[in-house]
Amino acid sequence: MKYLVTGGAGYVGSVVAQHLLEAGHEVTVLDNLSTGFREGVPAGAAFVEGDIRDAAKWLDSSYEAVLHFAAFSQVGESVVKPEKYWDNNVGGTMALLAAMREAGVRKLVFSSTAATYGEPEQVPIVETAPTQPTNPYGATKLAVDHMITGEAAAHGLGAVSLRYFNVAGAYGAQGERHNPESHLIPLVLQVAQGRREAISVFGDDYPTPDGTCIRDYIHVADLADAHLLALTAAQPGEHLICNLGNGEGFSVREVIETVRQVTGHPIPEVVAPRRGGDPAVLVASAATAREKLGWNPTRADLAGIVADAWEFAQRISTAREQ
Ligand SMILES: NC(=O)c1ccc[n+]([C@@H]2O[C@H](COP(=O)([O-])OP(=O)(O)OC[C@H]3O[C@@H](n4cnc5c(N)ncnc54)[C@H](O)[C@@H]3O)[C@@H](O)[C@H]2O)c1
Ligand SMILES: O=c1ccn([C@@H]2O[C@H](COP(=O)(O)OP(=O)(O)O[C@H]3O[C@H](CO)[C@@H](O)[C@H](O)[C@H]3O)[C@@H](O)[C@H]2O)c(=O)[nH]1
Repeated sequence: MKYLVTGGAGYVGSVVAQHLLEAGHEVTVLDNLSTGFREGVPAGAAFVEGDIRDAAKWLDSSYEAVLHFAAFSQVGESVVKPEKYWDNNVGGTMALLAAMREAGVRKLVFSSTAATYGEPEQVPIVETAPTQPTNPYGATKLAVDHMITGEAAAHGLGAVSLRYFNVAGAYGAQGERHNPESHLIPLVLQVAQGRREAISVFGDDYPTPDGTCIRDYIHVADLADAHLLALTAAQPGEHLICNLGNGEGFSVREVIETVRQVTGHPIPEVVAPRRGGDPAVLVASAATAREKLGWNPTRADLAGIVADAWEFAQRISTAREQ
């Protein structure tokens, strides 16, 4: 089968593109390199440097489906520049859906997020929980989910939105390298590498046991497995929404401690003010993904996830020095 992967020069998209290639599929990556890297595109994938707003230029009926990763995704930045997020995430996806309709491509897998729920009333979070995003990033992703529901009902699109919790780890040559980096695990690893003096803990007065935010970390390769299953599960006219997480939460301090154990580095930490838009606790119920997709994550161990991310961070920093 032939697939269009938007955002396939980024972290998650590149890992999923790699999995599609390994499963024997043909892959075209469409990415404007706004936050991605040309060298992140897996060998064997065709690459188009372009914007999803212009997807109509490249989409045609030879594509079985689109896997849509392209977006801006930094919670903190979205609070200070909401217009940037509405424009790219919502405006861009609207253009992409129109291009798919025009080209007759009737299947979509979309990268949604735990940030659509906001501060949960109950954890683990189920897909029927209230959606009250606490930041513009989550609001744009929720708006796209609604847009997709309408597209499925009105025009027969078969769609799956995967609401990722906190993605981490690496797979082969592909890993996390946002620039600038804002995610916790890669930043703590930069401290371990001596590229940063200390990690800032954004708030230690949350209503959690150690006062720091709790998140559900999921290995990027487990996430990739879910995308391939979603391509099979998508049914014309239906929009399925599935959380993807391990159902176990780790506080910011527990993550830092795990990085100390994996890397053997002391990792100094400093308490900093809360970051705008951060919910205290995000932990998934992935029961729907297990039931409807047949998904079975196998890499839930946080130390293993951190070890894979560490190996990747060491490899790219060696490459950077050469
Ligand atoms: N990383 C996480 O923890 C996480 C969690 C939940 C959801 N998500 C979602 O998963 C997706 C991928 O996240 P990531 O961490 O890989 O981010 P990333 O920034 O590494 O990748 C996004 C890619 O999309 C490209 N892009 C952005 N706007 C584009 C446009 N208009 N046209 C073409 N290309 C464009 C960027 O250049 C980049 O390569 C995003 O949609 C994000 O919202 C990520
Ligand atoms: O230097 C840092 C960086 C982060 N944090 C905290 O660490 C936690 C995790 O932060 P981060 O790694 O930035 O991830 P999130 O803000 O939880 O967002 C990620 O996970 C969400 C789903 O849970 C996705 O929607 C987003 O796209 C993805 O970036 C949060 O409490 C942050 O406040 C720190 O304390 N110090």
